[in-house]
Amino acid sequence: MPTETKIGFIGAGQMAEALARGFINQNMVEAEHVFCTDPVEARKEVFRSFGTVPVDGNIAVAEAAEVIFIAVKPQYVPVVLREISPKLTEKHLIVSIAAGVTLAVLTEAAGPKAKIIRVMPNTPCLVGETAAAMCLGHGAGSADADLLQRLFESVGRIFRVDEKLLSAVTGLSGSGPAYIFLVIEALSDGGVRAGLPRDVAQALAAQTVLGSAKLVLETGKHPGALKDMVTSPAGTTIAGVHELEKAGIRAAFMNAVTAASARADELAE
Ligand SMILES: NC(=O)C1=CN([C@@H]2O[C@H](COP(=O)(O)OP(=O)(O)OC[C@H]3O[C@@H](n4cnc5c(N)ncnc54)[C@H](OP(=O)(O)O)[C@@H]3O)[C@@H](O)[C@H]2O)C=CC1
Ligand SMILES: O=C(O)[C@@H]1CCC=N1
Repeated sequence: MPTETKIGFIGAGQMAEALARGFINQNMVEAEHVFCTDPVEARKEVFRSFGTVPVDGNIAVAEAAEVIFIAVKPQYVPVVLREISPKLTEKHLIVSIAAGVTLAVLTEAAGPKAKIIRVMPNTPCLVGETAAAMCLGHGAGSADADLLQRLFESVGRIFRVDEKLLSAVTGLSGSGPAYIFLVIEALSDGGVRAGLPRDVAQALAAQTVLGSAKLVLETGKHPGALKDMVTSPAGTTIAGVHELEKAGIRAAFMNAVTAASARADELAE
């Protein structure tokens, strides 16, 4: 059953759209109970096109909604919160999805009344497969955590973590879809290079990523053991794996997560 809680988005960009569409598609909230604002009129039109209610200005969102997602770029978050702070009451739950913006900064900017939670989602929430993490801040209690748990479990999975781990989450699963899209694009290119039509190559690449992820999650087996099941002695796979290892694929992915996490920490400063 959809929640009666009104949900607002300050910032109607890519991540806000993925969340709003995800919650609505999963029937967690009715579109007419979702409010948003954005300085870019075209973004409001996108939100209007799937039934949500664009309003004029950040304060209007605070007046219309109880759960307010702060979905602007990290550097604008304190400004937005200071602007809506006089309108915030004990009924408001502020959910910041901004990379790197700490609970301390959020609390200082929002003032003492509103409850605060940080979430780091990712864009696959649009198709019900997000990997998200959250940590509770000022005033937020188990009812607020339960509400977010319900919302995010409708669009994937959410983990509770200590705030100090949220930058690592950002570098891994927040940014991670982009890494995997590179992988899918590169695998498709490889398929095309080997003679496949583009559409078939892309579908095979994406389905291979999906199926492999499902095998990890559903068998609980170590990825190394699952890799060993594919690599026949002196076969094709080990020849491919050897090339990836020569190119430093593991270090490249580890470095990507480390660099993105470090960038989240920088945004916090
Ligand atoms: N994209 C992703 O996969 C993820 C993003 N995030 C976080 O989500 C937040 C938004 O990122 P993303 O969706 O990618 O960014 P976008 O640039 O797509 O969206 C941000 C939107 O907020 C608007 N905006 C700027 N200032 C204000 C303001 N004062 N009031 C209302 N709206 C404003 C922007 O307008 P304008 O363009 O004019 O500035 C823009 O349309 C970031 O903090 C990011 O860290 C978290 C997890 C994943
Ligand atoms: O690139 C970014 O900064 C945001 C945060 C995580 C994903 N996108």
